[in-house]
Amino acid sequence: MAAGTKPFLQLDRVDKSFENDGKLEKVLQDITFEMEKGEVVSILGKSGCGKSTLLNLIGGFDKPSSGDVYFDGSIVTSPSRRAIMLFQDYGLFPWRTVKKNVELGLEPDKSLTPEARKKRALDYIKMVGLEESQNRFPSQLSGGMKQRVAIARALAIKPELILMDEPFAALDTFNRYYLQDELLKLQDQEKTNIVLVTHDIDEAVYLSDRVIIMDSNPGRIKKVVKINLSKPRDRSHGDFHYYRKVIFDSFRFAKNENQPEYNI
Ligand SMILES: Nc1ncnc2c1ncn2[C@@H]1O[C@H](COP(=O)(O)OP(=O)(O)OP(=O)(O)O)[C@@H](O)[C@H]1O
Repeated sequence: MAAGTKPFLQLDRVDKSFENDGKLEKVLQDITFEMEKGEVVSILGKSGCGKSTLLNLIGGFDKPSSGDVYFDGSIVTSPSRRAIMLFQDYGLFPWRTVKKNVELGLEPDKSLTPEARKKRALDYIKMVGLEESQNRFPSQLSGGMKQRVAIARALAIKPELILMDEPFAALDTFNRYYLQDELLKLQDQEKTNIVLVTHDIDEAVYLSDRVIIMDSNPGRIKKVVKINLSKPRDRSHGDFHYYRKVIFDSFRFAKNENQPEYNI
């Protein structure tokens, strides 16, 4: 980074504690990292290590107990349309159709005419392959389809930073691979920053410039792995497997040990 340039995103010695059953539980400890403009970073770690809490702090949905989060040089104190969170539970309105759910995210943007809003929404609905379902309500969609609507709604806003909490978890392998590629294309076009929480090591290596591996109790950064491979990446290439192994090894479940299930 050039001298004097502020990082796009910066976490400076962030701690977070919650009170549970009358006791203060430290969930995140001394989280410090920076992101440059246009980077994709994945966060990997065991269940409960504080990944979603970390996303909430970055998105301004919660405040650190100590330390600060800076977005584009300013301390984050509340959510902003420049940094959009893609929630695990999709966050769709049941009384709105697919089309209207995607348009909803664009309504606060007064620079868009109603026609431009409709067109932008439809472009992203097409991108996630739901053109034929645009007039359906969420209750008429599968889990994977709902997830695609949520992805379309977030991307249509064209935010500078997208925070994703396991965005592809409910999708079958082919839809997941397809949407991962679409996401990378858009990310490259718009130079959008992405922070992605995932349990899927393959996904982290495929999408990320860096992978942050977390330890638990309290959640803290154990290791940061820089993925030095050009995109789009080849999942079958030896270099890809090398990075998978580096990450596997850091979780200490390399082959011959009890290997938990993971997605490939
Ligand atoms: N609002 C809250 N109040 C109290 N405790 C909380 C709150 N939010 C999270 N926690 C606790 O913080 C810890 C980390 O939770 P978090 O959801 O961030 O983990 P995670 O790594 O995202 O887990 P998973 O992979 O299972 O989604 C858990 O012990 C959880 O119970």
